[in-house]
Amino acid sequence: MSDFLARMKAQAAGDRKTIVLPEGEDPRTIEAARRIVEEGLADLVILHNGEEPEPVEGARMVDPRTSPKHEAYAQELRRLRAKKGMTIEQARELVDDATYFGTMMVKMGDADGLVSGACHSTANTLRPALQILKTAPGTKLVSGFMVVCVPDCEYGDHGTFVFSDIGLNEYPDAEALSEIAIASAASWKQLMGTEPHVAMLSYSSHGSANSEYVDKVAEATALVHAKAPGLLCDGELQTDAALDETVGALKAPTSEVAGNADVLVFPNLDAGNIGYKLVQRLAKAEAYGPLLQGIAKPVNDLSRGCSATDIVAVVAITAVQAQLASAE
Ligand SMILES: CC(C)(COP(=O)(O)OP(=O)(O)OC[C@H]1O[C@@H](n2cnc3c(N)ncnc32)[C@H](O)[C@@H]1OP(=O)(O)O)[C@@H](O)C(=O)NCCC(=O)NCCS
Ligand SMILES: CC(=O)OP(=O)(O)O
Repeated sequence: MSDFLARMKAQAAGDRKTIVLPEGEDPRTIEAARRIVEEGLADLVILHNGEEPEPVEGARMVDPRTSPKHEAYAQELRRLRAKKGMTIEQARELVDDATYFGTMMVKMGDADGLVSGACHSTANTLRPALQILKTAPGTKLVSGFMVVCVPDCEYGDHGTFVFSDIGLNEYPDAEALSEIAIASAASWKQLMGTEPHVAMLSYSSHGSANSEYVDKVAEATALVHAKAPGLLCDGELQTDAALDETVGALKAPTSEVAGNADVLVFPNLDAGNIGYKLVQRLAKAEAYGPLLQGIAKPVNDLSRGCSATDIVAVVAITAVQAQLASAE
């Protein structure tokens, strides 16, 4: 287990939060729930839409369709989405769905956070959160990051990185990319407690190639400098220049980030999603997320390729995010 995860688990156990898991039909979720209860990481509510799963001692099992909260959640959902033309009948039908019901639990303060995505696509997991919880104050864009912990690695912070956006925004323009970079830096600071070194990744380093794609990353970097002047952020940089001191000194000699990057901002979702999965599988790295940044309350996604161990980890991280949010 990485030092990062050990720290998250210890912190989660120190002040238990209530986390909702809407995928009671998924065996990995049930296995993870048993371990979470055993390790005392969170109080759990497990939702299911069909046959009741095997009970998990110490966790609450709820079928949204028969829950006494169903009507209140439907009424509130209709109120929240009235401008979008939602009727009470539509709201009742949506609240039958475990992901919508779980998101309403978080909205109404009946849970502190939600983790889902082991057997649902990212779009299905995140749409209710985007529609119901909305962005955090002062934020325009929600994006997704992965905490990646590479074993026996001298790069980043002893092999620990934030990769973003790996889950949500498909082809961000320069403005959106700058928001993703600033949010990723804040996520690093929140979870790691140290100053981030943000690399805006490209196939070019400091003008070694020319194209509209390179220009977009350079423009996003300039926007970050304008919006967050104290932040250590540089681009455009190739991944080898961002990570390795020798290559960084060669390709981007004036850069304060080259050779030291720990927050890797990818130019689009193709690159980010492919990149994290390569590192996770080929380097046998721990990869936790997609974790959401910029959302009003803690909701986090999983890859459908996750293990029970990954779910335990994301629940611990979600609980820590909930602690930090309640301390604000
Ligand atoms: C996340 C995603 C589902 C949202 O798209 P969508 O379902 O088409 O949603 P819409 O554009 O209709 O937006 C739904 C709501 O979310 C909001 N929203 C969408 N993306 C947002 C973002 N990045 N930040 C903040 N709000 C966002 C919209 O403003 C809208 O709010 P409203 O209904 O109150 O007006 C979409 O961006 C997506 O599919 N991304 C790729 C996910 C993926 O496949 N990832 C790969 C695996 S990790
Ligand atoms: C994050 C991600 O890629 O999710 P999935 O593997 O479920 O598509």
